[in-house]
Amino acid sequence: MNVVTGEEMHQIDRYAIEEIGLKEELLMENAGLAFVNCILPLLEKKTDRVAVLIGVGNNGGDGFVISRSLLEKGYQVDVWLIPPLEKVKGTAKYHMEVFAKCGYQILNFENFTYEHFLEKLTSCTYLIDALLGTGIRGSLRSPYKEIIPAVNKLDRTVISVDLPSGLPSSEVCEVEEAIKATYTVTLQCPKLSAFTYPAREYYGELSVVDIGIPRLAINEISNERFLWTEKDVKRTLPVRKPSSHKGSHGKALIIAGSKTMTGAPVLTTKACHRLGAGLVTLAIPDVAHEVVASQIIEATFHLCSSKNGEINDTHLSDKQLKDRYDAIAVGPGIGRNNTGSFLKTLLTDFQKPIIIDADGLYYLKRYISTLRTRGGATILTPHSGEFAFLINESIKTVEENRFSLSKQFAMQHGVYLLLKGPNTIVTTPTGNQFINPTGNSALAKGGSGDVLTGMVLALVMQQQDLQPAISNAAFLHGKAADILTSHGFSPLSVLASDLVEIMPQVLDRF
Ligand SMILES: NC(=O)C1=CN([C@@H]2O[C@H](COP(=O)(O)OP(=O)(O)OC[C@H]3O[C@@H](n4cnc5c(N)ncnc54)[C@H](O)[C@@H]3O)[C@@H](O)[C@H]2O)[C@@H](O)CC1
Ligand SMILES: [K+]
Repeated sequence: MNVVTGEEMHQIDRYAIEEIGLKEELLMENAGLAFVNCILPLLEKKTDRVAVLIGVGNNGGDGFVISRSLLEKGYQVDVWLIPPLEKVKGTAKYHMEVFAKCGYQILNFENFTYEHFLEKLTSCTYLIDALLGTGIRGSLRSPYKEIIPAVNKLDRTVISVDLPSGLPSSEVCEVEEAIKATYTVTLQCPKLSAFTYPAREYYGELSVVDIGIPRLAINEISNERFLWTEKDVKRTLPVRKPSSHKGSHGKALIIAGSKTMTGAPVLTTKACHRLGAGLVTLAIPDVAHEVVASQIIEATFHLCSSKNGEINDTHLSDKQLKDRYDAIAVGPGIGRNNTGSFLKTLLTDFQKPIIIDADGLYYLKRYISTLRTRGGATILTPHSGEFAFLINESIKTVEENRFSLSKQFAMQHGVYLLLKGPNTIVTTPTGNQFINPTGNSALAKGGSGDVLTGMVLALVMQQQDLQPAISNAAFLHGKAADILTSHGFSPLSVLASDLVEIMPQVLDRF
């Protein structure tokens, strides 16, 4: 599913109308009807009053179709037009006239005192927000500037059309004032702000409805940002052949752990096994072997020499790097006290996929110029702090520009970048971006990243195409957290090891 900015959505609409010949009136009719179909299960009783708040643009035009459709179905609807009648133009005006010709009444905000308007809204159970859509520019102006915070104070169920009024639809972090929706029904394509924070928090529960814009129009304008959905996972997750053997599912090497960080290698290794890796070798510093080995029975071990309790030299021969492993993950719990020069050797000598996480990313900064010339694919899995360190920016800057900065970095260095966070983004070396919809705050905990690294490693070895492998790992990782929190676990108490334990049930759903 394509994710677009408001500007891209306007161009898509234009393409559908001007190049394909669909009428804007028809698209607006489709939008209003699709919206109503989507919200009907939410409206409990026909006696509950609904107020539809209609703004000056086409979002308001949708509001007229919605109002007409609800009235035709027998709902009690107050239809509030906020701008003066004569300000409504074009297709919105057409649908306003159709609405009026059906014999329905429009309440004009202009003709009421502000107190009376609010009083009437208070008598409604549901408020439908068709004030502003993707056409908003700059800070809110009157009367929206006053109406929007007042609506938020009413504490009603608010359902926004396309996006909560006042929100930008692009990658913008700051929100001055916007409707705090309970639900948002987005038209045709999710808008980018639905995956940036704090904007996401204004959307409430998000649904997407098809309004009949042809795929061609969407792909012609914006074909680089997608939501990775459950359907995509089901379509792309590898299926094990009955005739397969352990060698068919990949021979993984995990380079992880140190004397003081013995949990990370355990989590990464177990997660890698749980996602179907055929064989896993864990390379750890000799000083950590005894503790780690006592917790893992499925892997084999490769001992590295240590200094300061951390890996100093992996002692992996050229031949081992050339022939023995199908992919490597390096970084969880390796510490930062040595030179990390072994990472440079891996990057130049290993010609297959390498996943770099955690402290591996710390060392990577020293050798970042080697990425462009690597023989195999490189997959980096930073959180905002690690990414900020890699690109010499503040965490705030990263969080405000997650999409643009990841794209820039992935294309510049020719890597797959999995930027963790709410709505993890996977960016390919060509700059395509895939947004992960699963996961919750339970994942904001030490160890959950180590689990993800093991999952990415396992799937990368079992799928030809790397992007689906990486996106599937992020999806299943988030899904594990979602299943736990919907089955009695508080987000506070989910452990990284719980994610590994529940993986059989997660996979069972796919
Ligand atoms: N064009 C199309 O083909 C379709 C558009 N649709 C709807 O149309 C919407 C976009 O329509 P528009 O482009 O008319 O945009 P809006 O409905 O967001 O309205 C924009 C208008 O609001 C006013 N405005 C802008 N910024 C403001 C601010 N900061 N404070 C106060 N007023 C402000 C201006 O008068 C501007 O012209 C979408 O969100 C969607 O709901 C749907 O009907 C489906 C089809
Ligand atoms: K809206």
